[in-house]
Amino acid sequence: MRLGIVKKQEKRPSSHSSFSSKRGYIVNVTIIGSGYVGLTTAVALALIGHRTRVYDIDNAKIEGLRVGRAPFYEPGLEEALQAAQANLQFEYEPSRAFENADVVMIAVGTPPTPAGGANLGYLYTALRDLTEHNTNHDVLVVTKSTVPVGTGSNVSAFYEQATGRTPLIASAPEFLRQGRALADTLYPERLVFGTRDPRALTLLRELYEPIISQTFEPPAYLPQPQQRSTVPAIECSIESAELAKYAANAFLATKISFANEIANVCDLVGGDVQDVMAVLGLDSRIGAQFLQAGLGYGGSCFPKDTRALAQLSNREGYSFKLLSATIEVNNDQRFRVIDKLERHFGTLQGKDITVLGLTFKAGTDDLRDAPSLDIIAELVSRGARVTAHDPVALDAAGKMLPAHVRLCSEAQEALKGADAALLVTEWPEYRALDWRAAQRSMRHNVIIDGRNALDHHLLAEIGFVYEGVGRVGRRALPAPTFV
Ligand SMILES: NC(=O)c1ccc[n+]([C@@H]2O[C@H](COP(=O)([O-])OP(=O)(O)OC[C@H]3O[C@@H](n4cnc5c(N)ncnc54)[C@H](O)[C@@H]3O)[C@@H](O)[C@H]2O)c1
Ligand SMILES: O=c1ccn([C@@H]2O[C@H](COP(=O)(O)OP(=O)(O)O[C@H]3O[C@H](CO)[C@@H](O)[C@H](O)[C@H]3O)[C@@H](O)[C@H]2O)c(=O)[nH]1
Repeated sequence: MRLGIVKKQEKRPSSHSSFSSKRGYIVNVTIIGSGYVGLTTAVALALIGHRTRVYDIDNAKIEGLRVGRAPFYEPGLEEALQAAQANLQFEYEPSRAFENADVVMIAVGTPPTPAGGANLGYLYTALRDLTEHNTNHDVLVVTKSTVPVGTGSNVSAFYEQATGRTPLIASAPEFLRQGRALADTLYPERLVFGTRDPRALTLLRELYEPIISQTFEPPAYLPQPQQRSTVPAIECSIESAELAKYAANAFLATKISFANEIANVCDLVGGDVQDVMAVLGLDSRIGAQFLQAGLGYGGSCFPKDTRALAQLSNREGYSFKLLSATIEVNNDQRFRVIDKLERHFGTLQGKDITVLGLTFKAGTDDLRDAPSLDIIAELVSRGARVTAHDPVALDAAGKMLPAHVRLCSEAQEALKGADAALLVTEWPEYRALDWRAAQRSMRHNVIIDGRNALDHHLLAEIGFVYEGVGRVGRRALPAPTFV
């Protein structure tokens, strides 16, 4: 099967008369929310042949999407929008959003509340739109947003109260990473179908069939799949699916905080955390991913979801100690690079510091919970003059950073006259930078590599004073005593 040109059997009848369907039907899907998850899911489903409509309350986003403009930076997305356009529609009128839909997927944001829980306000507004405007036929309602355990049954109760009918409900949490969103959606490691209703399971299996069987041609503009085998789809209760999403993010966050704690020990006793983690990573029981030490995790998911799981556990009277420690380590980690910087100069008062990278990781323009924002605020509060560079997020950052932070569109230019460079995001172009030229133009030659992403041998050879995170340990142990 070729993506975008999918031969299918006859179109599924859009009446809700039966949820039993045959393989190969085209499903009519409406996705609520055109953010990372909503839009990526929509494009992927359209690429594999389903008729997909994206509904968002943000008119400007929808108008942009209608002319092929992606609302955020994501590799391959514009090409995919183009390739899938015959199967894609964009809508901001709720009265038209759910026409003929067999499946409605909710992919709106669930941002943190001040107490750390998940704000479900967008989700219930979306449900209200669905129940008010979709009065003549029932649909399968699938929650893709990350939501606390119990939300599925509340969604069911809400729907029943609003329509007088018992809905079909499922939870299908999303595991995509920004920067690899489409590839993760088309070649996932697993799918989760949280529902015990056989009709809902049939429809979900039908919807995801090409992905489960991997029977389509990988688009050339995306990273190619490592290997293509059948994708396991785990069928479980709605509650298990909801909890699995939080558990996965909490576990990955814990791996990162563990690596950061080992790095902090390396800084004290000697040792290179990259080598230590390489040893751990080759143990298949541990696995090599998410052991990259640095200045900790940010983004719209790990910080919010770890707090939400901790809050959920606390609410039920259980103190999730391991998760609390993961969060505490992460909160401290981003400031450790500033302490390192300060140790080089005694004080940061009046020092010119160039921050390289602002997004929460490379490959995205997202600044949500980006460590750079806290780091720059702290540098400023310690009296430093800050210049910042980022290859994709300068405009957005300009609206979020203190006015006196100088933004520079060229990394080399940003380093001119700096006392020190602080690498915050591991954009590949920083490793490839002409560091000899940078060294000539900087006032002092200190580099703090917050992501262990630079070639420290080369930098030392050029004459930089380089410090990573747990990378070049200081021996701080007391002298041995021999008895
Ligand atoms: N961003 C990720 O990488 C990622 C990955 C997996 C899961 N998630 C989860 O998926 C959910 C969505 O995250 P996101 O990053 O895609 O969100 P986002 O904030 O990027 O986008 C949400 C979109 O929903 C729209 N919206 C809000 N209320 C609406 C309504 N009532 N009707 C229609 N549209 C509405 C907004 O205008 C916005 O365009 C969250 O629960 C998040 O935790 C995110
Ligand atoms: O070894 C590592 C790996 C990641 N990070 C940091 O962790 C954060 C999150 O990175 P990543 O997981 O790649 O980004 P997200 O796009 O936020 O994806 C996470 O959050 C999504 C939203 O829930 C999930 O769907 C994904 O599976 C999960 O990986 C970033 O700040 C990274 O710099 C590290 O510090 N060390």
